[in-house]
Amino acid sequence: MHVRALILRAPGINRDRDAALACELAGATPERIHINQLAGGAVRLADYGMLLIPGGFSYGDHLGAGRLLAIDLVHRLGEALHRFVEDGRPVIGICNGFQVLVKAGLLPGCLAEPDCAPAVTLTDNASERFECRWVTLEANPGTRCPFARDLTRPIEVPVAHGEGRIALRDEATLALLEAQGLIALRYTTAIGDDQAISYPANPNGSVGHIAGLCNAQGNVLGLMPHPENAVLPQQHPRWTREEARDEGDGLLLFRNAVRYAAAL
Ligand SMILES: NC(=O)CC[C@H](N)C(=O)O
Repeated sequence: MHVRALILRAPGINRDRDAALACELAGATPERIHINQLAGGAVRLADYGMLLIPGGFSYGDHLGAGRLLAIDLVHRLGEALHRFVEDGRPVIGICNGFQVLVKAGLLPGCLAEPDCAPAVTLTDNASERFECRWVTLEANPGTRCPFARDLTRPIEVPVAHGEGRIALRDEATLALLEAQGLIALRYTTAIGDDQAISYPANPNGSVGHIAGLCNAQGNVLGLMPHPENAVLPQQHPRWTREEARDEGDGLLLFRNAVRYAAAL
């Protein structure tokens, strides 16, 4: 089935065109849709095969990055969104979009706790600065997210964020995330570097070097890095100095997600 991808727009979201290009190169038909078009009923989420919440500075990062857009989404579109997720359709939140999914309680989800209190959050980088650099990511082989799991090699993608550090309520949460396969992606050292990982390979100080999480169903993925900005060979910082590539590494993730959505 052909995949229509809804790229969510909202005040302060600024990587929607990049996300649209990535979806298009991956074989989907992207449509950039403002949250008000969905809330007003002019467009229905249910008519799409996948949802992308792009990066940016939604609502100026007020009250914490992603917080206000999360509240807006839950209040105006909560039901449609929950149905979309329950249907198993892919939802990808990138950077600010990841922050939105976490603050909305969609990621990592309930962790099977009786009170379902959020045990995971994203907060200020350990460096206390905005981090804008290229990093290397690897999939957690035990993740429940099929489009992350199918990344069979480390990939190079950029990050650009101030609040990307994953913090957990306690150590038991890390064990739970691991045991339930909710850790999708991790920062790793540069390809060919066998040093132990630390800053800046882990750009924000995330516990367990976590770069991306998924839900228990595996169809909702959030990640801090920007795979949509690593889809063309020329986007790589060393593209003139290294052997020519056919495409950027980030495209793998989009292709996996589009293929998954097409098979539903
Ligand atoms: N590139 C982004 O999406 C940035 C997210 C958010 N505004 C932050 O600084 O953490």
